[in-house]
Amino acid sequence: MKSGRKLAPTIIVIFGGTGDLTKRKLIPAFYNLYIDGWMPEKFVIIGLGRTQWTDEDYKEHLHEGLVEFSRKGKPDEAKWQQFHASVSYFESNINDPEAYRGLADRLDAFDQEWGVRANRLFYLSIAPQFIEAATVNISKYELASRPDSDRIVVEKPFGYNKQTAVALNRLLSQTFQEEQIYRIDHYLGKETVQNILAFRFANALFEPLWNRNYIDYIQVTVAEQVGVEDRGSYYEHSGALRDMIQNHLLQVLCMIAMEAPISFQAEEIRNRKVDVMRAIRRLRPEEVHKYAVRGQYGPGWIAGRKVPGYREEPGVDPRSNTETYAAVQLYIDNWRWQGVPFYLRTGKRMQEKTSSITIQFRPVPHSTFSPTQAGNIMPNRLTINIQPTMDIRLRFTAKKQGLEMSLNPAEMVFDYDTCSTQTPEAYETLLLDAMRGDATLYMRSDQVEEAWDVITPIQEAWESRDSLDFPNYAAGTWGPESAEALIARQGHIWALNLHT
Ligand SMILES: NC(=O)C1=CN([C@@H]2O[C@H](COP(=O)(O)OP(=O)(O)OC[C@H]3O[C@@H](n4cnc5c(N)ncnc54)[C@H](OP(=O)(O)O)[C@@H]3O)[C@@H](O)[C@H]2O)C=CC1
Ligand SMILES: O=C1O[C@H](COP(=O)(O)O)[C@@H](O)[C@H](O)[C@H]1O
Repeated sequence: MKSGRKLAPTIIVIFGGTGDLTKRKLIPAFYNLYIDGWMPEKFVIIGLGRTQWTDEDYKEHLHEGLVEFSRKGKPDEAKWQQFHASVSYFESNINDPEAYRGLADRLDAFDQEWGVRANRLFYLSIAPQFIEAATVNISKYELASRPDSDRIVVEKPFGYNKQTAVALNRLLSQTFQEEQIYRIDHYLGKETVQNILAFRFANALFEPLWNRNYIDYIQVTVAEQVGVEDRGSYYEHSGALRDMIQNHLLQVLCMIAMEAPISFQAEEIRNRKVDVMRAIRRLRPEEVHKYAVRGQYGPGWIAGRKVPGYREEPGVDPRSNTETYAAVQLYIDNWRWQGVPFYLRTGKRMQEKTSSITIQFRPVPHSTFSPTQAGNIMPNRLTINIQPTMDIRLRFTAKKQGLEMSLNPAEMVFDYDTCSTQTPEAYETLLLDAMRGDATLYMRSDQVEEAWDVITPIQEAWESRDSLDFPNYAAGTWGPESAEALIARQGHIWALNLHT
């Protein structure tokens, strides 16, 4: 998040260079950074994989990805030619130590050609079981020996539970110093999520209200219309709680709930966020059923199209009990948030694709207006729409035009579309930050471990009960009825379901 374009020469090594993430997200992000002038003057991208490809095959594969997935669409041919001159393929097996010797030679050759020891960015776009081989060999061949300029980006899932996350942190720390480790959570790179910090800490207006005295409850919804797609075998070992709540939704919660940082330094921001994580009340096993609900989609209709249930998806056990929906009610035990419920929910195959934060303010303490005048007066509400709609809306009450005093809800809207050119993709922001050595939007080891700690009681309670009445919501709906009941107990409703 620092500004300034001059970046040191950089070598980017992508483990998993032939994989889906590289094609769908990483290369489009690097390419868009390149055409927008953000890449270092001297850079190379080396993709690693076992697939038997020449450089030309590899580039053709990446080009297909750009056409399909880049936010800017089909690349300009001349620009693509310039960009791909810096891209090469290195056929290798992660588990083969000899491959790292070859890689070391390649890296050294660039240093010699450029006359400078380039920064090195190792991107682990690989399944978790390969991380150990990659890091051990990076260490053995001293590929990342300069803590101030060599970095590693680690993709999700970061562990399977707290124990495995701790073990992974320990493994990484044997090769890298914490400042070199960039644990990615792509939600933190989203423009609208970053703007939570600007909105809260660059304006004096909301801060005095941002607490238990004025806020009734907070909701974070990440609803997807897509199902599990072709990731059934991954998702079967994950589920919505691990896949989304443990990382993206808890990170968003931290942005909303954190105290004001004294500076915009990475460590300061991360300290304030981890404070929130530590203050989240841990559920006792016997409370889990009261504060957390899960669901799994059955067949249904999305946008006029019939779609199968989760159990019919490829790679999924036909008797699977994996949750595709999770909703939790959390409390933050500190002065600011005591007693304010934070409702987090996420699901696949929901009625709409929408990620949104609702800050519901308390009603006025006394109604000055008669019931006839007040009409449908509603308490103030701030809605931060993350995607696909990107805006911030403040609902307030105004007088209806006319000769009588009669009230109506009104809205003030900040709409990104009216003031931005094209919004960068999360991966563009995050990759640029990693090249700059700015870890503000990446997760620190303690944050990840605390996040696992928050969900551990839920995980354990859910794993100990396997006879479920799944599927319990139809694709194309807002999830199981139990999620409505969860918050109805406090007299609340999910803001988006009724568009209230
Ligand atoms: N795809 C996505 O949208 C997202 C992915 N992620 C995470 O990113 C990581 C990668 O995911 P994704 O790209 O989808 O996975 P893919 O299965 O598409 O790709 C896996 C990559 O790993 C490589 N690989 C596997 N085994 C070896 C080996 N022994 N030696 C060398 N390379 C090997 C494959 O190369 P080859 O076959 O050529 O050997 C391939 O490039 C995962 O951790 C995933 O959870 C996170 C968020 C979203
Ligand atoms: O990390 C993940 O995120 C996606 C949703 O990301 P978005 O940017 O499209 O909101 C989710 O589909 C996937 O299951 C999960 O692994």
